[in-house]
Amino acid sequence: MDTTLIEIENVSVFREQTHILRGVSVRIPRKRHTAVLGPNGSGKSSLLKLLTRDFYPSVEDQGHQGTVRILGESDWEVSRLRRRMGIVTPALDYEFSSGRTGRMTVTEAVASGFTATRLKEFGPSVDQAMADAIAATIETVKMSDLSRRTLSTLSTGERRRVMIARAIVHDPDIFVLDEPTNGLDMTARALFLDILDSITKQDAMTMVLVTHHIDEIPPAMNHVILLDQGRVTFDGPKADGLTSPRISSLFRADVHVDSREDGWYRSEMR
Ligand SMILES: Nc1ncnc2c1ncn2[C@@H]1O[C@H](COP(=O)(O)OP(=O)(O)OP(=O)(O)O)[C@@H](O)[C@H]1O
Repeated sequence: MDTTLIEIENVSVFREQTHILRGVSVRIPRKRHTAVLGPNGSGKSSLLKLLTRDFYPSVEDQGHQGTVRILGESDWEVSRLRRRMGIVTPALDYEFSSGRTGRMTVTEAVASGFTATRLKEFGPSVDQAMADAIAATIETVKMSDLSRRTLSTLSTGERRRVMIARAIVHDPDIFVLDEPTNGLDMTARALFLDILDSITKQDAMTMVLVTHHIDEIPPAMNHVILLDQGRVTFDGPKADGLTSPRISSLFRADVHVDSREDGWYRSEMR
């Protein structure tokens, strides 16, 4: 079986005179949980958008166009691809916070993960196996007590956990998260990271996490990609990437990076 999940080859992305990504090449095999780390504006979200097909490789001056291959294919139809993926992004989180989508219950919202749809009337008809998976996933994110509540009545932390459940209920091959702890208080963030940690220990899916917080990279996530001004400056094992000199240079600050005994990392400005 081909284990290559994601192959990005020499891809550049331009938008409105801005060079967002420059000659990016990245290969992520199955089960290699990967953190994408970089300062504001370095191109992290844009890299994820290449995976979700919100962005496509730009054609460069000489006519070169890079390729994005997922599960060996480069010409995915978006809705078919989304069923193989779980996605947690600020845009999705916002969409599920109000309006008609916000009136879905926790259970309905999680069910919509099976079809990657946004509204319950376009959601799946739920058989017993799906109902069991929905209940188990809601339990995983510790939302069972609130499963009948509508999304618009949840706190940001609670809704973010529902978004995780929606993203993983259908056992996707790839689980991508963009800055998932934004807006969470200390307690909500700790619970959220605990849940992410337990998901990285499951074998089925491969997680790609975009963050600018070193201390949010779960212990089982052993690989990092560092992005700086649209270029990959490091792609390799976490222990080699998360060093004080590399992180200081990436964030243009004097940063001390430590790994703790429990496998989490910590960073501190000196
Ligand atoms: N649709 C777009 N049109 C024009 N410029 C864009 C677009 N999307 C992103 N950019 C620019 O590309 C650069 C990288 O943006 P991106 O959101 O990928 O960075 P990021 O590393 O995720 O940043 P942050 O950590 O602040 O979320 C930024 O300068 C941004 O303004």
